[in-house]
Formats: sequence, structure tokens, C-alpha cells
Amino acid sequence: MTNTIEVADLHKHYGKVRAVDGVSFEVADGEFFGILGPNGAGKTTALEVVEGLREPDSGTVTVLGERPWPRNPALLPRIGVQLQASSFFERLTAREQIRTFASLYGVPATQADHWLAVVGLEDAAGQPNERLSGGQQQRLSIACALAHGPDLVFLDEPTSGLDPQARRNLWDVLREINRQGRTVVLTTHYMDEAEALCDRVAVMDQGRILGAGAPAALVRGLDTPTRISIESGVVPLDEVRRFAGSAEVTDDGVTVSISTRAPGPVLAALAGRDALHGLSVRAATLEDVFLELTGREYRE
Ligand SMILES: Nc1ncnc2c1ncn2[C@@H]1O[C@H](COP(=O)(O)OP(=O)(O)OP(=O)(O)O)[C@@H](O)[C@H]1O
Repeated sequence: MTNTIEVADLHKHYGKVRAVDGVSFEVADGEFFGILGPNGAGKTTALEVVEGLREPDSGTVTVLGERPWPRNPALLPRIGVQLQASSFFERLTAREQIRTFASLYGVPATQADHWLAVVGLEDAAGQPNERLSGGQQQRLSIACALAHGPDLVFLDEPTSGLDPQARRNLWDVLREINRQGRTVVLTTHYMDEAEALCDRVAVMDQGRILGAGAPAALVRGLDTPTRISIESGVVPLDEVRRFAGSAEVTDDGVTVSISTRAPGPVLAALAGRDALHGLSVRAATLEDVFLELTGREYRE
């Protein structure tokens, strides 16, 4: 497998702010890659340099075998960059909007319309931008990024500000884009989004990448116990302590929590006592990975 993107020791400072402070990563062909980090981590700046929209201070960037800076016309037909909704042409309908973008690349109107269908905007195609909901505008901006059929798509916080249902609907669209064989690079400050979508994720904070890998592998790499909770009183506490062995057991009067690195036998013991009703199991997540890497709680 070859790499669609290679970034080595990238730096971009704004005055004293080290927005990107020595970042290296690769994105493989066809991969769904995420850059995850809180506000101000440097995600947008890193992405803009890779897209060829910003000149780096130092470091090397290769995209589809080309240098993106200075502005490289050979790359433009092959990459799609999601626009912020605020960059739409005023007063055009969704259909006119995407057809206008497509025509800049010499793409026929029928192909442009196809992308409206892919993102589920057919019914709203005749609506002017101003009348589209936030979720519809995000869909339109993604459709515009895809109108010319690029191999590589960049999405900067595509679901930011959407309600949970609209986010999940958009996730399906993004999965479909990737399933078609396109490489997708996405920035997000949502842990669940990175976990749900990305083959690999780079965790970024204060201009640096602190860890990268498949979300499940990053989580597995942690030595964090699994927390099993049951209702207080369902099983006598001393009995829970007995079968939980060395696990930490607490009871706040409402919930008994068992923190264990061997959840299997504990769950089997609870099942044997018919105590699975209302049980919850919380394994480590990317949030725990962030905490481990930065020493700070994650704040979206
Ligand atoms: N054009 C600019 N001039 C000066 N400072 C900037 C500029 N753009 C970004 N910064 C600063 O660089 C740092 C990184 O910003 P950047 O937008 O890349 O982060 P981000 O992770 O994308 O954050 P967000 O999720 O809020 O967009 C921040 O401290 C930001 O204030």
C-alpha cells in the first residue's frame, strides 16, 4: 500500500503561537484518517498546509506524490476541500451552487446532481442556501468538495454544530464516500466521531501529535480497567468483593462499581447470581487515551 499523504516535521508558527510544532504523519491510499484534538490544537492549520492553502515555515509535505506548495495545479482536480458554509455563493439554490462548482472543473451538471443525491439533498435541491438547515449546508459543502470526483477529500470539522441525529446521518455519508475508494482526511474535536469513522487517528494537542493509530489499538494500549456497575443491594457487597478478587469495589448506596482488568469472570459471576439486570460496562475510550497522553481531561 502506498501513502497518499506524507508529512515530515511540519512547523507553522503565527508570531509566538506554535500552531503546528513538528508534526509528522502518513495517510495510506483509501484510508479514513482523522486528526483529533480540542479547539486550538492546530488541526486546521496542519490541514491547510497539507491542502496547499498555507505555506509551512519548515518541513516537507507530499500529497499524491506532489508538493502542495507553492500552489500546485496538478493536484487541484485530484483533491476536494470542504468549504465552510459561509463561503457559498449568495442566493443560489443548492443545485445551482454545486453545478457552479462543477462547471469550474468542466464537470457536467448531471454528475454534479449525482452528488446531491449521494449526500441526500435531492429534495432540497431547489432551496436557496439561506433556507437550508445547518445539516443540509454541511451536506452541500461536502457535495461541492466531491463534485469533480477527487481521489482525496479533506473535511474540516464536518459535523460541528449539528444535532446528534444529523451527525449520525452525515457519518453514513462519509463512510459511503470512503467505501467508494476515496481517501478521507477529517479533523474533529468529537471523540466518538473519530472512534466511529476513522481507520486511524492522530491525537493532536498544542501543535503536536501525541499518538496515532487505530482507535481500538490506542485504547487497547492503555492499562485502564473496565468498570462494571450494578444496582446496589442486588448482590451483597461482601459477596461481590469475594468474587471480584483484587478489583476495586465501591458502593455509593445507588450503584456498586467494580473496576477490574479481568471483566470476564466478574461478569460470569454476576450472571450466575442473576444480577445482569441494569448492569453497565464501561471500557476505556479515546477520552482515556487523551487523558493518558496529555495528563488533562478532554474538553470538546
Ligand atoms: N491566521 C492566524 N493567525 C494567528 N494565529 C492563528 C491563526 N490561525 C490559527 N491561529 C492560532 O493557532 C493555533 C491553532 O489554531 P487552529 O485553528 O489550527 O487549531 P484547531 O485545532 O483547528 O482549532 P479549532 O478546532 O478551534 O479550529 C490557535 O492558538 C489559534 O489561535
